[in-house]
Amino acid sequence: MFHVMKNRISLMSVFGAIVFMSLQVLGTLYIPNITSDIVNNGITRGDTHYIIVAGIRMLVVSLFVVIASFMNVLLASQASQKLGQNLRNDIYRKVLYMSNDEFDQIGTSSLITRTTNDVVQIQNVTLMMLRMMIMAPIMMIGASFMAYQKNQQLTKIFVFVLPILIIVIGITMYFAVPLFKAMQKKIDRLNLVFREGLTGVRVIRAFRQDDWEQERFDVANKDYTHNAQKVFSIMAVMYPLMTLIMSGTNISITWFGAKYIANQSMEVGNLIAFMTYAMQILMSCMMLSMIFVFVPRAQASATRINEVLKMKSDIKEDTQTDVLHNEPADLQFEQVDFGYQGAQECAIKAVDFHVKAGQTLGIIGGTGSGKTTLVSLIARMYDAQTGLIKLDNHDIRSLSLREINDQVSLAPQKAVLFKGTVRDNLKYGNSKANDEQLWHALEIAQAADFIKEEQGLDTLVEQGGDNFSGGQKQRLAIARALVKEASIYVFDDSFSALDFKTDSLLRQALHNDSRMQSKVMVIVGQRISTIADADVIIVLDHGKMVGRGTHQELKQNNRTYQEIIKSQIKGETVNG
Ligand SMILES: Nc1ncnc2c1ncn2[C@@H]1O[C@H](COP(=O)(O)OP(=O)(O)OP(=O)(O)O)[C@@H](O)[C@H]1O
Repeated sequence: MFHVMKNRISLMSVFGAIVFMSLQVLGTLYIPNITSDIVNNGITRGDTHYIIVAGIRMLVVSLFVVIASFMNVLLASQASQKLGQNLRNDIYRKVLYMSNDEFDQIGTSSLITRTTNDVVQIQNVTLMMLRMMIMAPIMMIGASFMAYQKNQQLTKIFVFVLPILIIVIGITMYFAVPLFKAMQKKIDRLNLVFREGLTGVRVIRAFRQDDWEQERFDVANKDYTHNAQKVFSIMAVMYPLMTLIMSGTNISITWFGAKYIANQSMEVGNLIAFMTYAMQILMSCMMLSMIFVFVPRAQASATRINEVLKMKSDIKEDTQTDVLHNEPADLQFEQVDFGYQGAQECAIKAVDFHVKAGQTLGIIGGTGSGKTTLVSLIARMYDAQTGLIKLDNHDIRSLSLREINDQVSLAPQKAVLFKGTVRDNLKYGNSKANDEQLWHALEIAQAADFIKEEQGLDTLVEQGGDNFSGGQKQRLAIARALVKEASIYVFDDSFSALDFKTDSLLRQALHNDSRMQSKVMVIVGQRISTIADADVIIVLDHGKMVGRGTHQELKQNNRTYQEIIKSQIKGETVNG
């Protein structure tokens, strides 16, 4: 757990918390001594003055304990809260730069649990450590020493009590710790089902799967609850047992102590103080047992957080990266193969093309034929296993990821919008863009009209862009991609939610725009009309590039392309 704390926890606060905690322990250990003093030298002798002076001493020490305890809590919570804040920041920063492969490995729901619940576990245990973990052993040793000072014979009771206590704590830990560790995974599962339910609520209702989904959630929920119930049942047995042991110890001390008082080998005040020290020793044991139970859970959380923080991306950057001098850049694929991790087959195979600045590449193929995979490789979200991808004649692996990000502007298949205004969303691509540039991009993307009908660039965008239709969201995502100053513009099936007319107007506007004349455009489409004007079209079938050429060439020579045309003409006839 310490590796997640390293460089993230404020050492000043930790140091301060430990100092005040030590002062608190010293004061706490001193108070029973004063009590015994009052009883032995004040009450027994009827010396009121002695009682008052000792009483004032006790009050001062108590006040000192209260202040030390307050400072300890303050500094310990400061340290743990700051640690949580730093951890959340670091995980979020890491997530922002994660490759797609890394995302696939952990999963969004688990990432959310790790950033929230797991961090809270670490925070809680840090607070606990700074409050109790160091206090308990000091208190135990100090109280044992003081108790021994008061009566050596009575300390023998602990020879019997402590082993019993250790056995009880050991048994509890044996059963509780694995259950505590399992808790985080169960929360992950619960979050996953809940998240899927939330995002897919419309689909669930449309397919009348609410009962099935409810049952799925119930199963995950019950699983988590059962686990938590089991843990707390174990704890529920442990606490009364501890109380029983404490009461037994008290009775034994009173029994033997009374005998020592009767034969005058012990003073009454010393017995009272001894009992307090005995309780302090047992309380320290209880504190330690709690720590032993909670630390493994936090340890499991720390491992999960560390998994994220230490994740090494497969996408490696060279220490010495090339710089692109020419802008705009050509795009070239040379016999590129790529397969996802763990997949038996390649998602794309032998893809080979060259598009020059100012040209448009069209990509067509059935669902699952590898279109999105291909465009992901352009932005270096994954690395090709064989072959070469070149940007302006440089292997993209020799460029910095920043340079690639700067050069490639992507409108993804699933339009993602963020909560804010239309202006905020469009400026994601270029924070320096002025309103005129934003409106120009909206015009090209055929989004200006419906935005004008609202509050223009100040129109609010709800979370996930929920206040826009699918087609409107796509047009806004296209506009955002156009606002960015890049040299390669990738539209991954971005026109699919547009009607034929809007699709055609948008492509025309793109074609006529003077800025786009010198850029490379990559248009992925399912409809022939979307890609027909492209300078180079590649046809994908089950990941394999089965054709390359212009619309006319492919129409004449390529069977797959001809079949796509035929199926679409048939579709149009049937539809209308
Ligand atoms: N993250 C992933 N992990 C493993 N396999 C994947 C992943 N993404 C896609 N695939 C697989 O790779 C193949 C190509 O998928 P891809 O998304 O590139 O197809 P596509 O042509 O864009 O499909 P569509 O038109 O339906 O969006 C499919 O068989 C798919 O199952």
